[in-house]
Amino acid sequence: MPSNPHFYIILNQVAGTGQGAHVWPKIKAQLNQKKIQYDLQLSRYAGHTYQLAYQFAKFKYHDQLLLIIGGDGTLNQALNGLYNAHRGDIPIAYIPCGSGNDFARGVGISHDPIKALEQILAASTPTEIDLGYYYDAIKHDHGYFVNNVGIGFDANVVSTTNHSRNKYLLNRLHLGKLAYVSSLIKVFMHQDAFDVLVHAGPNYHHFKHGFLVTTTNHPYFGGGVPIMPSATVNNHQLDLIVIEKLNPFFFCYLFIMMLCGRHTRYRAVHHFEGPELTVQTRTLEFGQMDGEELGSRTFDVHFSVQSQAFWLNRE
Ligand SMILES: Nc1ncnc2c1ncn2[C@@H]1O[C@H](COP(=O)(O)OP(=O)(O)OP(=O)(O)O)[C@@H](O)[C@H]1O
Repeated sequence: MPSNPHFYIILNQVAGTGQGAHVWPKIKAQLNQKKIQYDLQLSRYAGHTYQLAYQFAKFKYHDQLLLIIGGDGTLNQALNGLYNAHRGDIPIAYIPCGSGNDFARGVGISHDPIKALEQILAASTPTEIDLGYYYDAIKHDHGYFVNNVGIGFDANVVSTTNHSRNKYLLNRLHLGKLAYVSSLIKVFMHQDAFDVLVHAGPNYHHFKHGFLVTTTNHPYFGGGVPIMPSATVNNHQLDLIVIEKLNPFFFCYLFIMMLCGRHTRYRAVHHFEGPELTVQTRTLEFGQMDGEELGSRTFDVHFSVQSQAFWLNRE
């Protein structure tokens, strides 16, 4: 980090149901106190962060450092903006203020915005961290992800919650997690098992009763649930978890085990690891990437690992 950094800040005020707006005055006060220069850009609509990051990469990078303030979705959009401008080499500074903050949890960025800022300012050189990349051969779309890409159950929960009438009300009452719990139950009742073909290393694995199929860059999804406790952003590998459809009782039991990170030893849970992985489905299934909806579709997705530099002095 230069001794007198000049930040180009992209702030998502609505991240974390308004946490973005809440934390900004505290960060601003710190920046002013430390006499650190910055330009502030507000993300004004869904998808705006992508455009701001793209423009930054094209026109502004030479004299400013990119600082993202928002949740996982905001960070995801910023990264995709940089990469689509062919400037994946630009280091990112990140202060989390989303609802889930799984990336921050996974890499050791403090949830306290002032401490996260200190971690950034204390970094003498950028740290390389793994990043996932997916390419879908059916839709020919692609993208970079910091957390995970989910097909099936978790993606259906994200979609159901986003479209639930209760979400807005519960969020306003700071009971957003309740919206997820109610979707979790609803989706469990309605999500059918589906056919999944996994290609990992030299082998193919066929599952007739796939239910949750998640490729992850680090241990967490869904706001701190350790879907794969051994995953790390430092090994240039992605982890793929396939959980088969279970009866409701065992599912509840497995879910509790999952909250403690002890689910991976059960027969219904399959784990693959590698720098490249492929997942194919035949039926229409929901997809999510870093909590952003990919829609309901069939998948033929190839995953690989990239590296991304972050200004970060890890906790
Ligand atoms: N001004 C805005 N108005 C409405 N939506 C916005 C605006 N700016 C960004 N967004 C959208 O807000 C969404 C949520 O952002 P983000 O994922 O960062 O927060 P979050 O969901 O609370 O956090 P997390 O993903 O960590 O749980 C993103 O899809 C983004 O496109």
